[in-house]
Amino acid sequence: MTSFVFVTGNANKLKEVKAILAAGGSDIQVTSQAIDVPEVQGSTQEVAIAKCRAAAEKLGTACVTEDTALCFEALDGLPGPYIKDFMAKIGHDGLNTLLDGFPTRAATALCTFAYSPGPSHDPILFEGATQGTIVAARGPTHFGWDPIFQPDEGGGKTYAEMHGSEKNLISHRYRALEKLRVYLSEQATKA
Ligand SMILES: O=P(O)(O)OP(=O)(O)OP(=O)(O)OC[C@H]1O[C@@H](n2cnc3c(O)ncnc32)[C@H](O)[C@@H]1O
Ligand SMILES: [Mg+2]
Repeated sequence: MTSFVFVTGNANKLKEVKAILAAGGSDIQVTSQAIDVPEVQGSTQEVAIAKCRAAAEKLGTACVTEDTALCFEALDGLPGPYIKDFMAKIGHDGLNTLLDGFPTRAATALCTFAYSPGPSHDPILFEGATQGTIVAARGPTHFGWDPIFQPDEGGGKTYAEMHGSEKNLISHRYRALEKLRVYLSEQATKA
């Protein structure tokens, strides 16, 4: 059996991670720690590496962190890793308005899990992406930008309009977590 400490302050992320692993029949045990670590500016990979490294130093043990970016094609990938601030300041309507006048509303939801084997080790990254379109908000507003992201594979529904189990079959988080799961299983077999 494998386990990991998931460093996140986001209860929705934790819930989805546990649901995705359970739906796949995985025996990986997840515990969570909501510690505050600085999130640097840079590419999604630089942000993910710095956050995981800082979390492992602070915890003094192996851990997993996760960063989610929402990348607009028309804006060359922005807001990307800065989506949390954009959401807080301009919200669903503002994110839609931002794209007015551009020829495309295409967007990529990008999830990056980072695994650190412990302090002073280089974190390893696992990325998952889902393509979609930015639309006027539809569906419940429980989780971030779910109401304005309509995945190409979602049958016309936004993430928010999907049942959790439906989102978790095609989501950026599912795709990245699947790579981490395979990696941890391989490590457990070697040990
Ligand atoms: O403690 P951490 O794990 O960092 O949690 P966070 O909420 O700060 O998360 P991020 O730094 O990765 O910022 C990503 C932003 O995107 C939102 N978000 C993340 N995953 C999402 C998803 O699957 N659907 C909708 N919004 C999501 C989240 O609420 C944040 O506003
Ligand atoms: Mg964060």
